[in-house]
Amino acid sequence: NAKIKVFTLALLNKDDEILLGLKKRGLGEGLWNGFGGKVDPGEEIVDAAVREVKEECGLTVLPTDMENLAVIHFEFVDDPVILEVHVFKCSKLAGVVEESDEMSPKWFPRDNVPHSQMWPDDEVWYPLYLSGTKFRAYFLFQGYKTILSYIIRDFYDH
Ligand SMILES: NNC(=O)c1cnc2ccc(F)cc2c1N
Repeated sequence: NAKIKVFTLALLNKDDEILLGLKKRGLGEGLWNGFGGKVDPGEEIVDAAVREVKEECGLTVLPTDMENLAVIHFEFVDDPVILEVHVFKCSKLAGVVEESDEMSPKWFPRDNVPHSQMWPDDEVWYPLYLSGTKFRAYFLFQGYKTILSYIIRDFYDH
């Protein structure tokens, strides 16, 4: 009896840099993440993405400037909850980056992100993100560090 929980993940770009946040607590603590979180009931996914970016790093993004790049399903062995993560790419940012109690934001060169301190799946799909290729993916995790298997395909193929 699988249950799907919908999350957002926004990767923010400026020139040839990407903004990542060091997670201070909770899921992914100590890892450099994109910005995102749960989608509230009745909330549009893109609006949740905008809200989470503002909450986690202080930047303002317009919903129309959030490019939906991917849908990734994460399953964890022995956990009935499947995470459906909608990945957004955004290059039009407003405001000033602020630290939050969740995240410490930092700009990285887009071709030199700290993969050893990021979720293991990022390394798999990050090249597609950089090339702006829309994709769907599925990852089966054992715990939070080990990928048992994955599928990745172009968003439009089947
Ligand atoms: N930048 N990547 C993320 O923020 C990220 C990547 N993979 C994940 C896999 C499972 C999960 F629960 C969260 C993430 C996640 N936040």
